[in-house]
Amino acid sequence: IAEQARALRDQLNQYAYQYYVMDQPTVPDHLYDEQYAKLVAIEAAHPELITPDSPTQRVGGLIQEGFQKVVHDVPLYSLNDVFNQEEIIAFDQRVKKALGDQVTYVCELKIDGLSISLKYQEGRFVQGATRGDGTIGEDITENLKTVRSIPMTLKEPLSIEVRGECFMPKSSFVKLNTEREAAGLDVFANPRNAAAGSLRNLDTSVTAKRNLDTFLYTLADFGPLEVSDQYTALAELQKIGFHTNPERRLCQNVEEIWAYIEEFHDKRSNLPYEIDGVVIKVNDFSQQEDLGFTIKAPRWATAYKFPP
Ligand SMILES: COc1nc2nc(N)nc(N)c2nc1C
Repeated sequence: IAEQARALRDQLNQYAYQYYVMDQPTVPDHLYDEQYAKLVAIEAAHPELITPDSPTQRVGGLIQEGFQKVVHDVPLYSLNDVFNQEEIIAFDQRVKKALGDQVTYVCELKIDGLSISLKYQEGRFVQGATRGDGTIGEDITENLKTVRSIPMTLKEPLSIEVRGECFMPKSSFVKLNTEREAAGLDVFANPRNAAAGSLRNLDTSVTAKRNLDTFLYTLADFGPLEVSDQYTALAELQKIGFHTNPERRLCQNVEEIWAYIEEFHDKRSNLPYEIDGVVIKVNDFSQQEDLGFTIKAPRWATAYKFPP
């Protein structure tokens, strides 16, 4: 029976990886539901077989008194913003003045959500925290366990720390506000506020019902991973179990960066999540190290913000 539970757990977690991380559902919902019901029945009869990474634990139910503070081993820095093409040209010139002309950039969408940091030990999710002031955040581990796209176990037994964004898809935001309005409750102003309110809720069963999602984009502590650039790091993050944003693109120069910005300025209203800009990064990690940081932000990245 323990073998049956483990087999069902692994199968259901693989379905979830395909659905939430690879955005490629492999089984119809009813088949997932049937196997899920079998696991619920086994765990009800044999609670000692319940494991932290069982899909049945995603529904939350813990009521917390408050959130502990977490000191980030690696501070979560912020980005310098730019607002037009001239400033991007200036960014590119500063970078090339320091590194020479052989620089490739990677462009990523800037998701309008909540920054989170996730820690894993030997492949197991051990702690999740908000950005806070960049040095001290709030421990929201229990809430993050209910976010389906956050893996409880990685595909490899890695001890790493990753950073990214937790957000509420537009469709979930509309559904939630419709329900709240019908219930005479205050509505959320925007998906970012809804995500923040859902994640930092002391009742994790509330978080579990809010259909939050994630896009991870930074390896803060690589552990044993040998990755030399950002574009490869994003592929690696996906391979080991994290949801990454598929719209990333390598750009050789300002023209390609600006083309990406214009493309997603036009596509913005049709994306299933809100974005407030584009993040441009020097792709190569050794070049990032050469450029380093100012007091608060990397010299090797900038955030282009769309006009309001
Ligand atoms: C390198 O540091 C960062 N990278 C980022 N990348 C994306 N896609 N979105 C962000 N919001 C973001 N924020 C920071 C501080």
